[in-house]
Amino acid sequence: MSEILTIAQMYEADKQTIANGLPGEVLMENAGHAVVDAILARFQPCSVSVLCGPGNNGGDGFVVARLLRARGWNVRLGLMGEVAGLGGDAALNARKWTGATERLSAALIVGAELVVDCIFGAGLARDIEGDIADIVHAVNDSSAKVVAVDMPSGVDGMSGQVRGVAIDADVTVTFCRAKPGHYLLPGRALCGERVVADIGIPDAIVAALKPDIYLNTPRLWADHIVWPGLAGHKYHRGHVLALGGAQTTGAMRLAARAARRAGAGLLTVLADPAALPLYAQDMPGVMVAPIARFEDMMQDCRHNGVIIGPGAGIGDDTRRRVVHALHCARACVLDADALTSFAEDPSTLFFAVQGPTVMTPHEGEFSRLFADMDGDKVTRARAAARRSGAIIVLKGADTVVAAPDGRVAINDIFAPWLATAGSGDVLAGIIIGLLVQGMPAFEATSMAVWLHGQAGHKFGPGLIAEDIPEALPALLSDLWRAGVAPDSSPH
Ligand SMILES: NC(=O)C1=CN([C@@H]2O[C@H](COP(=O)(O)OP(=O)(O)OC[C@H]3O[C@@H](n4cnc5c(N)ncnc54)[C@H](OP(=O)(O)O)[C@@H]3O)[C@@H](O)[C@H]2O)[C@@H](O)CC1
Ligand SMILES: [K+]
Repeated sequence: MSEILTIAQMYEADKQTIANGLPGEVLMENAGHAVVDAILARFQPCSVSVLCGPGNNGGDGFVVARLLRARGWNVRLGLMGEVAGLGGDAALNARKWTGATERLSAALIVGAELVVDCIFGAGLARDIEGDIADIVHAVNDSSAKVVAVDMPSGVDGMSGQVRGVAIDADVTVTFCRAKPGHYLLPGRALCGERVVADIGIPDAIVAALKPDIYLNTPRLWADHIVWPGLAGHKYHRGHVLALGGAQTTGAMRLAARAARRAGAGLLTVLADPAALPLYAQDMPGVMVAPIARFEDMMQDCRHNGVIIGPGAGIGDDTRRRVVHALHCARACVLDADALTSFAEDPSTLFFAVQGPTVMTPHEGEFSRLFADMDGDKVTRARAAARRSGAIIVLKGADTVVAAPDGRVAINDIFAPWLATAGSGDVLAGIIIGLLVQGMPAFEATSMAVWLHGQAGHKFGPGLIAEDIPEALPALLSDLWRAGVAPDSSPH
């Protein structure tokens, strides 16, 4: 299950499931059971405090408290507000709770070994303040383990942002499908271990909602990988034109190596004649040509992909070459200087986009091109993709890939080692390497981001950008051997 549901889709799925005949009471009971199963799998019987808010997240808490107490656990429960103020299934489960209902306060944390956070879930509507903020601080300052129900209270389910303060959980149990806030930072870090539990919402109801946000896993793109065929030759695997810098040559050398490791059949570096020996000596497998030949070479449609940006320099030359490459409607990857060169006039860039185009800004480059966009990372990347007509890779520890048609992939990998010079150049290279082999742009870009993340994660401490292309053969072999591609049989 790699779909991610928005909060609105989740409410809709609940509503339709109930309309289909599965009562809300059963959904809440199933949710409580799922949380208890997660607790039983991780913790021994201990003193538990269940913190309940005024909505259905609190209702889940009453179920959890009842089920744990039935197993002989020592359970205290605190409620924000009055039992009389609860409605619907939460009120029903409050009536089934036979223990004391205390006032929600920091006193509940004293002596608790486990805290179950059911203050706010999907319905968090504003910043947490006052007494509730004090309780959140008390939980975070205590040594108790914390299991959050649906979302850690205070984490916005859509953006992953903290609304005032937020619970820092060890485990978060959510229902049916994950929400963006489980994967976007800082929400991802505050969730701790994430568990997605089935509570009886049919897959068909989820599918009918047409989710278009996905977790970036091979399931999203493996069927689209273009593996070389038995009778294939290098021209079938694409020919990249890499527009290298005159002075800063390292960036494009890294990108070129990555493109070739990702499977591009041929790669020609075009650069200032004085710099060409540097490229040629470093990489015997690439061809080199003077940058003045770029427009000529673009007339040959076998040159089916262009990467421009790493080390390119900011200014008119770069702008002109980018616009030319885009007008030729070849696969284009635009990074770094190729993006910053349009900071004063982004609409010229967007207007030129024709073929499969990928832009890979970090937050600084993004805000130069899309200065007026705000909101969470998914919203911004999606809006930028729509406006530009390009696939947008909004980089970071929670990289988001967005397509102009609205599809979004969120990366979920622990690879802080990737924050190193040249790492972004390598990513841009992997993307063009996959694009020229004929993979569709959204899938190729998502796969490249995944490979890059996996390379960083597996290599671990000590990683430098040069290591990333060298990690690709093993990762690609694993994908190929796993048979995730339909015709990947080596026989
Ligand atoms: N059938 C289903 O739907 C199922 C749902 N399930 C569960 O329901 C949860 C969603 O329930 P929910 O919609 O009641 O929202 P919830 O998170 O409990 O909070 C709403 C309450 O909090 C209040 N409030 C909000 N922010 C606040 C703030 N900063 N400071 C103070 N108050 C604030 C808000 O007040 P209001 O804005 O109305 O004034 C309202 O009273 C979902 O996460 C899952 O756990 C499962 O049981 C599976 C079946
Ligand atoms: K919660």
